[in-house]
Amino acid sequence: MTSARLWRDPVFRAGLALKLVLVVLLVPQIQQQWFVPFLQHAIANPSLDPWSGFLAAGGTPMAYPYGPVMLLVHLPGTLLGMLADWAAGTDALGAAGFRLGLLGADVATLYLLYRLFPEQPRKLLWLYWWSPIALYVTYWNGQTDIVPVALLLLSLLLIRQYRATASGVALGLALAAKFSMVLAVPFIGIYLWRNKRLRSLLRPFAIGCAAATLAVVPWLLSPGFVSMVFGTPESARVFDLALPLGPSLRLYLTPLLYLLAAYGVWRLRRISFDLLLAATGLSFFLVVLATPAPPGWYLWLVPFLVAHQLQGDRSARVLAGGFSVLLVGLRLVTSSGAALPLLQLDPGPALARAGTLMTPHAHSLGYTLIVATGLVLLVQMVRERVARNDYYRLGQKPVTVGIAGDSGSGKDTLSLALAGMFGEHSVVHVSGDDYHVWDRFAPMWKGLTHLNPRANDLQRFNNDVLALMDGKPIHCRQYDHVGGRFLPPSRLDRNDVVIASGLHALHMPRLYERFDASVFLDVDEDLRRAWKLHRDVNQRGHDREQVLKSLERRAVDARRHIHPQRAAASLVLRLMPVNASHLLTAASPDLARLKLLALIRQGTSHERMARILIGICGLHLDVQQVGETGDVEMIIEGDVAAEDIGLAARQLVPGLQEMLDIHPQWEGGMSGIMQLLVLIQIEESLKNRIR
Ligand SMILES: Nc1ncnc2c1ncn2[C@@H]1O[C@H](COP(=O)(O)OP(=O)(O)O)[C@@H](O)[C@H]1O
Ligand SMILES: O=C(COP(=O)(O)O)[C@H](O)[C@H](O)COP(=O)(O)O
Repeated sequence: MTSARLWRDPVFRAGLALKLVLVVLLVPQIQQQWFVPFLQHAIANPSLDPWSGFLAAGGTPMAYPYGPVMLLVHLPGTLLGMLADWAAGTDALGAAGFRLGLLGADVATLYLLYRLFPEQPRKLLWLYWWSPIALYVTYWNGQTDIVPVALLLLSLLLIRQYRATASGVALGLALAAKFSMVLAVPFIGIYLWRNKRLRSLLRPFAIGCAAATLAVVPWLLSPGFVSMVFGTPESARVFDLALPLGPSLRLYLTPLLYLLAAYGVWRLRRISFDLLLAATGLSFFLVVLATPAPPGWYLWLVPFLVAHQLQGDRSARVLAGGFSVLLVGLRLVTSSGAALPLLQLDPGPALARAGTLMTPHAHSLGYTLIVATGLVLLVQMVRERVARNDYYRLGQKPVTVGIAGDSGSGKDTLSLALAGMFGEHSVVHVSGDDYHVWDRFAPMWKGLTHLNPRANDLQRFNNDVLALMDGKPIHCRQYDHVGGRFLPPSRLDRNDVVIASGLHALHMPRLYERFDASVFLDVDEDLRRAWKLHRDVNQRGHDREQVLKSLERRAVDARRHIHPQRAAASLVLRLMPVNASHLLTAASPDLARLKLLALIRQGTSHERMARILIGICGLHLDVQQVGETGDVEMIIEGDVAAEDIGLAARQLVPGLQEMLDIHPQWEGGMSGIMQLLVLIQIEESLKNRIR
């Protein structure tokens, strides 16, 4: 969806017309007294340190408590206005140019919000473009917080696009505009660190942010800059809410609440982008509500209020509307506003008088009502955006996949394909081979085959997989198929995805009932024998005759102990050669063209999948219901490229995209189809988790 529909919307155009009128008519007092004189002095006396120059010329220290990026944003409009003033012999266009710069930042913020929430452009326009708080703060009160807010939203949009360096630079510029945006830094850092799939982005993000922020360092050496930007009474307000703990000790509650919020987000383990937005918004809410905040700070809340209303129900909009009206209403009579010189109007004194008529008790009551409404919104945001966040509830437990099948049926191959989707960093893999009771050279194998449960420590296998499902680490030894020996035990830590594969992975109900996807590889027997023979001889150093004898010896145990697991699987995958003769003629059995017969237990997404596999992947499908239990059988043939599998995945399981690696390794051919089938099983299971 292009943004053209946004600009063409009459709600946008009406809002733009209104804002252009406000830019022409309204001259906010704080701009008239502080910001514009500072800009004009900086333009008239070009220097790298206009802050010191302004103070040296007797300017007020309150005039411009902002960093160099804010100055850069304000310069063009003000300069053009001043040039127009010079040409026209007037003196109001410089200030109007300053206000036009803010309107530009306002439009940029709207566009960034549209890119973040493209689903409901009309609702976004009403909620943001006509926001009472945004209109009041930027056009009536005249604060310039819209600039750092726009840069912060740009940083968030870029990080969602995995453009880490650019995102870091945007955040650094936001800090260099108004340092208060530092409140968002811990949450973005937690988001990148706690999501293993994003952890690699943390470094480029930090470098980008540091580079942009450090560009401000030269100004930190200027006493004028430091006193104007960091010495304002505004920044000290976060310490106003304090508990006296003695004659010289106070407990600062606002920083305490903020740190607790940051810790709470840290404890979430994995957080989705939506949760990042909610957490950042919550932290701004906490600071603004717990502080006698200047009007400009309320603008920081607007993008998060908009997100909450877009994703929430009517109660969210009613609450946010009430909060906005109360806030603007109180601020109109307690904070400075704008004059209308072109109309010879100045409502300032009348509003100020109305403010003085309000007793401190009434003012406090009004403020308390605003904070109360804000806190109810905060609780609603925590409940709606966090506790009910699907990703949050899924993030508390690993995704678990069980893969069973006879020797050589493709368990390890499928496990690797699944790990390629999620990212090895997010997967812990438990292999049943590591739980053989003896190594290759034990005499016991004369009487037992590996397929016999008694030859495997299945109790330990099940307990270890269940432990990982519960987020606990395990210690297990690895079986080395090249040497036929066990390697020393090693620790396997919890992870976001648990893949348990093995001859007996679906052997015990108390385990297989907990898998999000339980797969049985029911490969065509000739294909499996060809694969096993080729692998055991070429990769495991077995003698061909030995492998053939082993296959015969194992046939009884395969029927008795392996095949019955088919009934426990939610997904039975039967790979078959398209042409059996290929097995004999292909250079390697791994290269034989395959087709796939998939049995999906209680399949509900198979029709959607069939449409996409035919439409996007160009495959040939035959789908039919099996029996009365809703099982579906799908025969899939054809060639499909890995990138088409990725495209199909984005269509089929959009809700899982944040669980996949940022660059998922999709497979081509039937392996890619099996990736999709397992993902659909996982999504079905996760939906049941949160029902
Ligand atoms: N989907 C597949 N396409 C082609 N070859 C495969 C496929 N799955 C497995 N193979 C081949 O079959 C052999 C056995 O696979 P493997 O994953 O080791 O089976 P298992 O782990 O069940 O013993 C390997 O050589 C592998 O290359
Ligand atoms: O049956 C299997 C299981 O492995 P897989 O399912 O991977 O085939 C193997 O033959 C045994 O693990 C012995 O391995 P080795 O022959 O290396 O001693």
